[in-house]
Amino acid sequence: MQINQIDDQPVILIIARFDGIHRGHQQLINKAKHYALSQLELAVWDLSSPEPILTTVEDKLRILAEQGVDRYYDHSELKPLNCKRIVIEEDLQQEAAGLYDFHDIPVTIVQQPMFNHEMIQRASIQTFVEKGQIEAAQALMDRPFQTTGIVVKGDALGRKLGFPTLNLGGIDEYVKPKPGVYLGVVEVHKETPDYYYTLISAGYRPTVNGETFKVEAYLLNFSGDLYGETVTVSYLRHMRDEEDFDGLDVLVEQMKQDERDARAILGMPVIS
Ligand SMILES: Cc1cc2nc3c(=O)[nH]c(=O)nc-3n(C[C@H](O)[C@H](O)[C@H](O)COP(=O)(O)O)c2cc1C
Ligand SMILES: Nc1ncnc2c1ncn2[C@@H]1O[C@H](COP(=O)(O)OP(=O)(O)O)[C@@H](O)[C@H]1O
Repeated sequence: MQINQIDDQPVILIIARFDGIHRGHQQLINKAKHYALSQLELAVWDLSSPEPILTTVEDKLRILAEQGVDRYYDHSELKPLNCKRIVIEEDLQQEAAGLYDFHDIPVTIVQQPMFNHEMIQRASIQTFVEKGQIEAAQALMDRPFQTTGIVVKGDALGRKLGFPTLNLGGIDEYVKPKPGVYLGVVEVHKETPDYYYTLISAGYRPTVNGETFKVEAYLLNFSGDLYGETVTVSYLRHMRDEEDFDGLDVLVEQMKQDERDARAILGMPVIS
């Protein structure tokens, strides 16, 4: 993927706010592909500047590349490109025309698709994530809500409780899911990535008087050291809300129940 590359290469330029890459973006990319003759490259111009974010730039570039995009531009003001056609979301036309002169360039306007009678928008996806409706967010995006971070040290309590949990660092800029326990998948980044089913605890850990929002993952069927590794945590299913338990024993009993519930959902053998 070329980033902010200015040259003579003929391109089809897709203009949208690329955050929480969702079905609407896929629709734009698919439309653009109709026009993409062999010598044309697919470029996206990202007008998003939301905070907090659903997708980091690294995740965004990876997903867009997987979808066949060759070039990514993040300038608010774009320098002249050898642009053969513009493919743009209906409601961004005015804003984009104020930033880029596409006078003589043919424009394809794409209407945003609806889902369950509602417009597919990043704001709706954010609301679903914040309400813990992680499955609904996934339905709009056509992929799970996920956060990528680095495994950092926590309070070393997890191991003592019998539930070692990797702590995800560097995730402050992401939308925060509703505090609770989720079933998901952890991808450990490397040339051939490893994937594990996982229980995710996202929240403030009131039982141990936690203060800051943390995302921790207890991997099912794993033992080993993951400190310093880059991991992507994908949220698949909301299991329950976070609770303020009366002591660690009650918390541990509930964690055991969470693991039984997760294994039952996944059809995995129960470990006593
Ligand atoms: C499956 C699971 C469920 C959890 N549920 C709660 C909860 O409901 N309330 C809470 O305060 N902490 C909950 N936690 C977080 C624990 O308090 C936390 O993992 C423990 O304090 C260890 O922290 P450490 O990894 O920083 O050592 C949960 C953790 C896991 C893995
Ligand atoms: N099943 C597992 N799930 C998550 N982390 C594990 C697991 N087994 C071993 N680990 C390792 O243990 C660490 C978490 O241990 P924990 O006692 O919770 O300490 P801390 O919270 O201080 O990091 C993880 O960062 C990882 O390196």
